Amino acid sequence: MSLFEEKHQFAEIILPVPVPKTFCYFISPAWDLEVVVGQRVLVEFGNRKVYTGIIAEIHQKRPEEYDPKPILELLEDTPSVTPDQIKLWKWVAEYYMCTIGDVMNIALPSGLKLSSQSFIQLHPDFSIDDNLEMLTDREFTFLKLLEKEQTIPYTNVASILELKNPYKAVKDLIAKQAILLIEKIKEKYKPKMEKRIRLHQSLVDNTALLDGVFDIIAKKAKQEDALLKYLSMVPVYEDPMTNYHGVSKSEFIKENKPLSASSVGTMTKNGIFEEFERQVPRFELSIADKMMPTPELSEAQNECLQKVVTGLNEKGTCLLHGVTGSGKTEIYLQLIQNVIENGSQALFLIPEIALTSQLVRRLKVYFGDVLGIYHSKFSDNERVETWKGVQEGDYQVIVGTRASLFLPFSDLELIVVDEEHDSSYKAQDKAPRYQGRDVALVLAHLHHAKVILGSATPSLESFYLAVKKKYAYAPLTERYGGAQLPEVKIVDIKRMRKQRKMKDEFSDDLLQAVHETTEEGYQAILFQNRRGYSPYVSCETCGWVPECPSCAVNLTYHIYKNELRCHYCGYKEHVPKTCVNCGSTHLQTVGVGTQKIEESLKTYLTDLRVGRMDLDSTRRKHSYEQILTDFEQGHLDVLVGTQMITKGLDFGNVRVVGILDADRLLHFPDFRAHERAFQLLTQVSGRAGRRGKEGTVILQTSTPDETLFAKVARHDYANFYRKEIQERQQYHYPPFTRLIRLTVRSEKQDLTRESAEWLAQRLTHWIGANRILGPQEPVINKIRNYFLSEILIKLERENYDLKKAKSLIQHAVNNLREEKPFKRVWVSIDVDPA
Ligand SMILES: Nc1ncnc2c1ncn2[C@@H]1O[C@H](COP(=O)(O)OP(=O)(O)OP(=O)(O)O)[C@@H](O)[C@H]1O
Ligand SMILES: [Zn+2]
Repeated sequence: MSLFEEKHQFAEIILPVPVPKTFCYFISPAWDLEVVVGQRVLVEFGNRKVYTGIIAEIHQKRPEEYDPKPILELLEDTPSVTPDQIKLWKWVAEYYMCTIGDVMNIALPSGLKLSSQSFIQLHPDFSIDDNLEMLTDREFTFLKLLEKEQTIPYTNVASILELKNPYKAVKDLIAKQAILLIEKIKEKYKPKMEKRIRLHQSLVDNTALLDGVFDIIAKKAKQEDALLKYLSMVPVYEDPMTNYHGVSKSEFIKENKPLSASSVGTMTKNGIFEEFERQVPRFELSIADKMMPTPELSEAQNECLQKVVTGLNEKGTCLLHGVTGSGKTEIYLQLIQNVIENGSQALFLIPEIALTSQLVRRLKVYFGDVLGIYHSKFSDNERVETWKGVQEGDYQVIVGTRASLFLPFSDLELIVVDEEHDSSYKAQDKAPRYQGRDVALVLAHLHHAKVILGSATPSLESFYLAVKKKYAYAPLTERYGGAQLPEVKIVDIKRMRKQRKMKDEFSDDLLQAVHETTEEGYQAILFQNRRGYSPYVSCETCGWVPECPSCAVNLTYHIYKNELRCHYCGYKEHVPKTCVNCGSTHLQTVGVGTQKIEESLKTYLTDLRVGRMDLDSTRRKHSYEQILTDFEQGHLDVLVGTQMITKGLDFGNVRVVGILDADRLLHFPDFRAHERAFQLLTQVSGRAGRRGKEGTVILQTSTPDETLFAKVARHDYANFYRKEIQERQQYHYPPFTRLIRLTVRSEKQDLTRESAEWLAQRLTHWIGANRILGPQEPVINKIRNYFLSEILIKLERENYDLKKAKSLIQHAVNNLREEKPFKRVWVSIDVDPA
């Protein structure tokens, strides 16, 4: 063995496949100096499939068990993914118990994942003219075209040859050694280019020449006009550098009517203008020229800002607890402004909401071109655009939903998590099922950045950590501009009904309030909740609802078996014949609510213009924006909506908010039901009486004595928290424990049941019976023909080896899949389920 034996390099590659590891590939020595962690590469995986992968690590340890395949291609010089991002991916994969490929899949816009496609090219040794006699006419024409085009995608061959199935023709040509099939990679991402014009550089370098141009075109009024217009837009005489970017050609022509494209064309031909292309961001900020300085803060805001700044310095994370309409956004703006001045980056996270555009419009005015946007509703090209903008330092501020946590930040200084309590920060449908708020903390840690969690109704978790002094705490207790928090009136609809003061879903109080405020030219919002459609039982006489004895959640009514069940521990009982509370026999099942609100409101208040915003009415793209704009501009008097209208809306003219049925929120079978109810009711109420106008909230309920409603009415977060945290502790729920939910799925109900039992048994054995709840069928126990069963694992938060527990869980799941009868069973894992 030579002393100088060459060390070969290998790369660990992340591939978008559901195998929980990275894969080792061989790096051709020719690339030794070019390979970098984070680069996109092309590799073969499995049965001749080609994938885009990301280099996670470069090393010299040749695997012993197998001979690694080579990397086929380096797809870029500068890596798309930073080492910090790879660290984040690894953390997410490990914590949320999924594969790193799962993380890559959601983190990397698919425009950066290449698709391989076969192309055809002429065989380099083949001469068409020398082989005329062996070619059919059709083949001849095809090859001539190929000669001209150089390559043709295989998928286009059929139409060129006018054959349904071109396979045989292609095979024949390959046999004749006339063509080659190659794998060529198609970049999906296409930058959007814009034609621009500017003065010819020679005229800028020597302004005497430019003066001469005026003499030349003196008699051509249109051209002279164009030149003057250009110089008024681009002050070349004052600052020759301004010519470099020029102006957009189409805008130049459009804005200077009756200037014609032809005179600009002539001037370009004559060397006065020159045309060039530039890549444009897909969301050019046309209002950038209307930029404003960030608004001056009120005294209360300033005080809060100081607390935040000190808090961030001390603890790194600060909970900004500001009542609705207090102007939290303005405080964020100040802090973000500082980040921009430092030349670093800031991330402004918002929940998955329909209202991004209202906020984005507000932010653009302050931050202009350095603001980038990232949203799940974006097209893939738009995502790639933002990705590259962050990478190249064009954007210093990103406003976006949880997916923007995965952008390639290089120098992040601040993350704002606005409406931090919002449940849409948690990804639910597919792996990785990550909680954006928590990932934000990890991302911040990687960058030594600070985090602000902002809300009028903080999540129990965050408030708990603030109480424990893990987070700094900055309260803001008054609304901006002297506005008062709205007055909340609790209306007993049970009594109203008896007194015949109800019209369908509306109490007379509500109808009257809506009527009065709209008469005066103000607006109203009516909220009908979407949650809580799972049926429950309630006593008509006293409003009692059966609850689980050990879980503090309501029991859900299962219609087929006529029984009540707890969805957390599996407790069940028969539907009682009489009310346990008052003995009444009038028990009703409260089922699916109707969405008739809009219709019936129109029958009682005939002249009102009513808009509706819910999942149905907003399914079409942009329709919610239309509804919101109509409302904002006063084309609607009343907006009826579901959860969608509760988040962050800032309408100046709304005075009345009606909550049609607050009860259902409480009776959702979820240990977070009360927390969610408090948050939702407070948020909805908070839409009333902003910007100095007094507001009223009519909260309709059949259990007016429910203490939670009183707390909402008093805007009393502190007491809500006190009671709720006690219950969490008592019943061992987060933040005192960690939950992991396993969902078992198969196409047969028996199989699901058996495999869930098997899994629960093993977990009981390994982790302890007291930590395992279930298996339990969810209310919706069949989704897309798969039967579901759930196991809930409750783990202590302290003095417990979480890593070990997770590895045991993973083991149990893997073992299950290895058992023959359970081959067709799938298990999904949700860590910290929402
Ligand atoms: N310093 C300020 N100068 C001018 N206007 C302000 C200032 N602070 C707040 N406002 C205005 O007051 C209103 C409420 O502020 P904002 O929307 O930021 O409240 P918020 O705390 O985010 O409320 P919510 O939690 O209800 O969404 C907005 O219209 C905002 O423009
Ligand atoms: Zn229970």
